[in-house]
Amino acid sequence: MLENERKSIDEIDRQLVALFEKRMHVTKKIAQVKSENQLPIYDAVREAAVIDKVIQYLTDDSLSEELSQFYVSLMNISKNYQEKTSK
Ligand SMILES: C=C(O[C@@H]1C=C(C(=O)O)C=C[C@H]1O)C(=O)O
Repeated sequence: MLENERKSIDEIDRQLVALFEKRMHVTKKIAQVKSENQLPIYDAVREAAVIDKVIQYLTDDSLSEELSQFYVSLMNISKNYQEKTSK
């Protein structure tokens, strides 16, 4: 019944995981540069700019609230990972 949709989700998840890994690895590099330059991990201005930008990438504007929530969570995970990997 849901086989085709679940297959689509599985393939999308495979791509998301690859992109998540890539993004987190860049985050780790950024944490190293910040640590070397005594900069704080949290950058509120950058986070607001990221959300503004990704919302513009949407083709379905009805998803802007959900995308914004997704990015707030993603950037929280990213900051926690930066804290963890820059110790
Ligand atoms: C990755 C960074 O560090 C933090 C995490 C961000 C993110 O995950 O996009 C953005 C801003 C910072 O709060 C950065 O400064 O670019």
